[in-house]
Amino acid sequence: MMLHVPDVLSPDQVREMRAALDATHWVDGRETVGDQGAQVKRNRQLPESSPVSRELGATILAALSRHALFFSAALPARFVPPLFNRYEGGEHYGVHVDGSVRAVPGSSQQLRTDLSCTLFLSDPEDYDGGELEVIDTYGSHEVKLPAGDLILYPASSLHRVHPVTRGARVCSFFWLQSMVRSDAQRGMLFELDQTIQKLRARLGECEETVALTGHYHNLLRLWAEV
Ligand SMILES: O=C(O)CCC(=O)C(=O)O
Ligand SMILES: [Fe+2]
Repeated sequence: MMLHVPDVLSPDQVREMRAALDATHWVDGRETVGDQGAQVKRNRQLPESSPVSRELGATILAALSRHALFFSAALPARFVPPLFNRYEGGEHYGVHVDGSVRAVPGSSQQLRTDLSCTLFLSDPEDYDGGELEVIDTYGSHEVKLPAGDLILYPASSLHRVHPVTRGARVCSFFWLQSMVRSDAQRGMLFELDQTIQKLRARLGECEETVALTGHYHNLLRLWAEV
């Protein structure tokens, strides 16, 4: 499932992040990727250990922990700390697949990458190109969102970032392990949860919404790994 998650960051938060990011030191993005990715990757990133990266990453994870739509869709168990990338002057990232297991820096932990996230920190008017193209069984989807919005997509998909031919595309990107490993099961839980919320808004809490909420939690209990 691919999902557009709006308003993860406020315009003020985006402005503050951009000021910090535009003033800091960037490195070649090939430093943080395996052999397959390195062959097709042309961009810049903040070093994983950079204090700016850690501080802004923590702000992003705090914002996501309060975002009900994101929680409902991702059912996150653990995150890789957010990273930051920048593409300009024709930079791009060719078709690749993200690694399935990633170390969590500064710990002995590893996590399974179930979902990938890109959080846009540049507005679409500020650059040309730079679409994130995600290729799945239904074809390919090109994504370019307002600053502050996030796209959630299965980490198993092939994807690429088109060349940026004007301006700069600045984003945060990261991976998470979900409590529910299967994309199909997670997608069904998301639809059920969203439908229960619509019913509750229309009817108020009633016997049926309570019964369906119980059904949702019993499925989550069956499928969640915590
Ligand atoms: O910048 C993006 O939207 C995605 C970046 C990406 O695919 C990666 O770094 O693996
Ligand atoms: Fe990727």
